[in-house]
Amino acid sequence: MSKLNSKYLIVGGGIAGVTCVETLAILHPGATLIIITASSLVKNVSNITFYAKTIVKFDVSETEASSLKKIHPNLHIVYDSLRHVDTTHKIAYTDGGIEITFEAICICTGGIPKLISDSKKISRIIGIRDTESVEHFQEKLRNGRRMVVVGNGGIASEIIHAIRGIEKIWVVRDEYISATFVDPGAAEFLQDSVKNYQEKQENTVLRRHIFSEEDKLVSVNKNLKSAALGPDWYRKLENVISSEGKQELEIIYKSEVEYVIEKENTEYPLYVKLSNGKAIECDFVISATGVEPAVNFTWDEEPVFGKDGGIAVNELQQTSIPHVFAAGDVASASWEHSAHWFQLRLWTQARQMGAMAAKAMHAKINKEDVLQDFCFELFTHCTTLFGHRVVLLGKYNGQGLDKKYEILLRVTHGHEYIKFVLQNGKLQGAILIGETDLEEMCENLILDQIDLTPYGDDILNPDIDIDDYFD
Ligand SMILES: Cc1cc2nc3c(=O)[nH]c(=O)nc-3n(C[C@H](O)[C@H](O)[C@H](O)COP(=O)(O)OP(=O)(O)OC[C@H]3O[C@@H](n4cnc5c(N)ncnc54)[C@H](O)[C@@H]3O)c2cc1C
Ligand SMILES: NC(=O)C1=CN([C@@H]2O[C@H](COP(=O)(O)OP(=O)(O)OC[C@H]3O[C@@H](n4cnc5c(N)ncnc54)[C@H](OP(=O)(O)O)[C@@H]3O)[C@@H](O)[C@H]2O)C=CC1
Repeated sequence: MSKLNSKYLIVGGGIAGVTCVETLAILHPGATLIIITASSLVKNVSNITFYAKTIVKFDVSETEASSLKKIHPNLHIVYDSLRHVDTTHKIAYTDGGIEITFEAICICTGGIPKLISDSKKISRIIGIRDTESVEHFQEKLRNGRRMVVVGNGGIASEIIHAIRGIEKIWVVRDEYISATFVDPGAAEFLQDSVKNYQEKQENTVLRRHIFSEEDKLVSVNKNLKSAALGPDWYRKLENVISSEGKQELEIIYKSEVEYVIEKENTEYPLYVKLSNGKAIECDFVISATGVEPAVNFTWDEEPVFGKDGGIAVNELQQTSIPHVFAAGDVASASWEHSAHWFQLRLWTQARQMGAMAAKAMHAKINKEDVLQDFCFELFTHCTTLFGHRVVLLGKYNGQGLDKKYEILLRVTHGHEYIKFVLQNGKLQGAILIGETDLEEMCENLILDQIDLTPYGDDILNPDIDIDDYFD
């Protein structure tokens, strides 16, 4: 068994782990730092654009783990998987038989798809997380004629938007689409784009090749997967879809999958029974039903876990064991959140948590004080849904406001959808779809809790330059 010593040990090469390494490289360049990564490729953030102080957009790509050495000469990369953590003696053990001592450890092992119940016995029920799972999806798409997509969040929305040439039946338990991110009004706005997009794209064949992982060594340990996919992951699927297939999309609202069974000697191999009594036959099912934290190793002493199964962390990303930290999808944000922040398992938050963990680990080892980063004051998410830029701020769907709020809307069909969520005349959240240019103003209005009552509906009057009010 080989032995290594480190001051800081990071586990996982996703955005959280890599950001933690990068931040420690700046804070403590002389310290010995080890990253355990199950994949030879790690995630990398680039082209960071600030729409406002806390509203950040960036690209996510993959890079060789060895390139991290450029930023941290004392970084040692262990291509292996964490098997066991002895928190008492501060030793981590890997599957490959390496023993690593540490002074502080940060667990960044990400998440795994949380699939509908029959997935364990039916291989035609697929979850999407990494390159391997997309390849599985690709293979099913090649010969598939009809697929059922279950779930109403990010992945389902992206698949419905991007995939053509196959019959799509989208089963959602809400009354409207993309409910994780938007409200019924915005869903209607986006749904118009689904129709327009399908019409526009009918004969388009896209040939962009985004991924490089398939060409290279991916998982060092074949039982482990690589990090969660990057943006535009679905474009990889476009190469395999015939443009001659059927284009139909049927959305079944307020329904869930009751069970799925495999059938022989029938036109379609799967029979899907829904809670509304309806049954669908199809070739395969995509279960885009969320993620669960990946705690795939053992401990001598378990830390406290959050309700969602993640490792509970305080505002410094510290677990209930003081020298053990956690960040990204594996962590459960268990501190008292500020009024306009909540946890959603997203890149932005993986990055923010990874950086926060690094600062707190460094402060702990150097016996310094550290405060939580300002970014946890406001929930922000920039993404693209059905071809539109979407910016979500604060309590954008009135989350936790107990239905005691007002909504102010400005909609220009096909162009922009702006929703303000106001409570006692103050802005609590916003959905900005399209090129609205309102990000910075909304950020300020939410953070400063300015009373907007005197401005009435003018706050969203397109003929008035609202910024003038606040100069
Ligand atoms: C298809 C898809 C599309 C997405 N699109 C978006 C989007 O548009 N915008 C957005 O904000 N978010 C998106 N997300 C969510 C985002 O990808 C995740 O929130 C984020 O990547 C989490 O980062 P992470 O570092 O915590 O975990 P991961 O990226 O999952 O990385 C975890 C790493 O830990 C490694 N690991 C696991 N166990 C071990 C072990 N025992 N030992 C060693 N290494 C281990 C894994 O191999 C992996 O490399 C998407 C997710 C998916 C699946
Ligand atoms: N553009 C973006 O920002 C994207 C972000 N992502 C992120 O990647 C991760 C994985 O994405 P995804 O899988 O779409 O997860 P999400 O958490 O975004 O969405 C999961 C959806 O599945 C629903 N659901 C959960 N269980 C069931 C069930 N048994 N039957 C029917 N519906 C169910 C949820 O409903 P309910 O809410 O009612 O529980 C929710 O609508 C998430 O963290 C997501 O935020 C992924 C793709 C794109």
